[in-house]
Parts: sequence; C-alpha cells; structure tokens
Amino acid sequence: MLSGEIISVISGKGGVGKSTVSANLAVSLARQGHSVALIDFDIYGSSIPKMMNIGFGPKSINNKIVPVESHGVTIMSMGFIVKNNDPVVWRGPMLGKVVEQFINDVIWGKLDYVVIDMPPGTGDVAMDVNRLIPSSYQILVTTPHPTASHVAERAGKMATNNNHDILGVVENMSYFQPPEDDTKYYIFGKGGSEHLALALETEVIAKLPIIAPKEGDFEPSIYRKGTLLFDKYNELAEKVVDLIRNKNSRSVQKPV
Ligand SMILES: Nc1ncnc2c1ncn2[C@@H]1O[C@H](COP(=O)(O)OP(=O)(O)OP(=O)(O)O)[C@@H](O)[C@H]1O
Repeated sequence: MLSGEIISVISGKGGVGKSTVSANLAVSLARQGHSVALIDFDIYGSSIPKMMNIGFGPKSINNKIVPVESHGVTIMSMGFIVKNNDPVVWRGPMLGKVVEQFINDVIWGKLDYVVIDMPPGTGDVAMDVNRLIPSSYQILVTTPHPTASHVAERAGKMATNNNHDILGVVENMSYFQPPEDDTKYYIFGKGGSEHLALALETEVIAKLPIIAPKEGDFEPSIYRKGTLLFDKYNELAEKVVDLIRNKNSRSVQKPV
C-alpha cells in the first residue's frame, strides 16, 4: 500500500518535459533525505526506466512486487509492463487493474513522497488515472509557449474537478542561456506559465532553462551536481516540501 504525500506531475501535451521533471524532482527529494517513490503511469511514452538508467524489471516475492531502485528512489513503471516499446490499446478496466496493482501489490515500505508521472493531456487515459488516484498534489508542467500553456489549462481544470490540489506550475524550457554570457534567450516566448498560474489560481514554482545535452550532464537524464539544473531541481524540491507542509497545516487548522 502507498503511504506519504502523492505529487502527480501533469501536462497538457506531450514533450514538454513532464517525465524529466518527475524523475529529477523525485531524485532531488531523495537527495534531501526523504524516502521517495516514483510511479510512471505515462503509458504512451514511458521513459522513466531509460531516464533512470534501469535495464531490468521488478521481481516478485509471494505474489507481491518488489520495486526497482535507482538514484535512491523506488520505482514502478508502465515501461516494465509494456515491453519493447510495443503499442498498447489500454481500456479502462485493464488500466484500472494496473493502477490498482501498482498502488496495492507493490512492497513500497514507508514513504514520505510519491511522485507520479501522469499520462499527458486530458484524454481518456489521463482521466482514468486521475480518477483512480483519489487525491494528490499536482504540479503542472508547461513550456512558456502560449499554445502549450493554453492546453495545460484544460489539464489543470480536469485535475481540480477530480479532487486534486494544484501545487503550482513548472515552466520548463523557459529560456536558453549560453554558458559564456548572462543573456537569456526566450526561445519559446514568455508569459505562458504566468497566464496559466493566474487562470488556475496558483503560482509559478520554477522556471527551468533549456540545457543542451552534453556528455557528463545527463545520467542519462538526471542532472548532476555542479550543473544549473541540479540547483534548480534542488530548489524546486525544497519549495514543494514547504508548499505541502503549509497546505497540510492550513487544512488541519480549518474549522469544522
Ligand atoms: N530543460 C530541458 N532542456 C533540454 N532538454 C529537455 C529539458 N527538459 C526536457 N528535455 C528533453 O525534452 C524531451 C522531452 O522530455 P520528456 O520526455 O520529459 O517530456 P514529456 O512531457 O514527459 O513527454 P511525453 O509525455 O511525450 O513522454 C526529452 O528528450 C528531454 O530530455
């Protein structure tokens, strides 16, 4: 059974960096001493095993699943079920069974945080997974491009309709800054995440730059100490912990 605070990472569309944010947030939380699980429900483009450098699936003991561990995080991924990148047509009951199995049949141990990489968008699968996870804190990932943030607004609204509480917006691929100069280049435009945060009555909790992959920066996708994104994810993890703590203390104080 899952314990701890559930943080689901959602996006309006694919390719904005949702899985990268999920993986790096989970690793940063673990580096800060928390016990963390990462669950990858992105059935369309499960990339967590590759990002976390996992070459094997989970084992089972007495009909229970032992999750895989990497970078100090315990992991279950749709990629462990869908082998060789095969296309799969997921139907509600089948998906429900897998979600239930990941939640109930895995030996998770005691957890502080569970980061969930959700399927992108507002289609049937995203809706089903949202429904199957009773409640969570949600982080919305977008690029600054107005189209991406407009589509993300729909995903955010779907989340709040389903008893999920939005923690904030992460603007990924915010700008590019060449190492040798201080100028920031806003390649995908500006203002998309602020617009989105306003529409969803939340805040922008991180702006992450575009970093061209170069040898040594990625492991293959987890940012190493000494890189700008390592620091940015560290700050994001601290902010997430604070926001959840504040929200929890406010809900305890709520009059009945
Ligand atoms: N800040 C960044 N700078 C440079 N490249 C990035 C950044 N964030 C993500 N990427 C790259 O962009 C690509 C898409 O990222 P990712 O797979 O995390 O997106 P996604 O939203 O989860 O997509 P999907 O839902 O389709 O799986 C990957 O190749 C990833 O390495």
